[in-house]
Amino acid sequence: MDGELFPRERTEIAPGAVHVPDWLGPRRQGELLAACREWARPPAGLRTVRTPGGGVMTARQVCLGLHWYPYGYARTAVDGDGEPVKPMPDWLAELGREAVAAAYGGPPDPRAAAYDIALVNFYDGDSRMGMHRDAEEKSPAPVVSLSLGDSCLFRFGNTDSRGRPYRDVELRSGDLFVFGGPSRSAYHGVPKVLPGTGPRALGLTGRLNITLRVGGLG
Ligand SMILES: O=C(O)CCC(=O)C(=O)O
Ligand SMILES: [Fe+2]
Repeated sequence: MDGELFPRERTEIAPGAVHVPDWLGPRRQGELLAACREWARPPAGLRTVRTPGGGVMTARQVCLGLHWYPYGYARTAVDGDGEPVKPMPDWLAELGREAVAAAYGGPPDPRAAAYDIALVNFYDGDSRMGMHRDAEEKSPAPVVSLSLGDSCLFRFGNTDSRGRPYRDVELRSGDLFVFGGPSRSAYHGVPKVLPGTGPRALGLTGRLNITLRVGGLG
């Protein structure tokens, strides 16, 4: 980022949990944002997610490949308009593979299962996401997270509880975060979005997060 006094460096936040700042350049961020805008459209577009306990998620969401809902996966937007979920594009699955290689080092593993699920979360200035685990997948493959637009505080915790110990990481537009191995089932969340911090040239008000997962769901 312009004006940075010290470059932000790749950091292992916990075993198997790696933050790679500025992984996506401005052009790829723009392309990903344009794709997100298409995916957000109906049918099976952006929706508000309600939890069984009566809660409402403040981040709105659209899914690709399989439709996540609290708490499972379906082939249709069962808690939305009921339409078939949009397919997971090959290029996005490939981006997931490249992201894992970038985070952990070394070339992509040709035997690794393909990323077949994407969740796109849209956060406005007041949105947040409570501490949770990504637990509806059967595959142990790492979760890949890409951020666009406004920065946020991302809280990465432990596998036992929603509480401490955790580490807070600022995720900015273009940043990659991968969590796998011993951190695959760690609690994590977004306590805060930092409005107005995104790159102006991207043209996004708010924050988008794209998480890529391998379902292993057959
Ligand atoms: O927005 C983020 O950075 C995290 C999203 C997330 O944890 C999820 O969709 O499961
Ligand atoms: Fe998550």
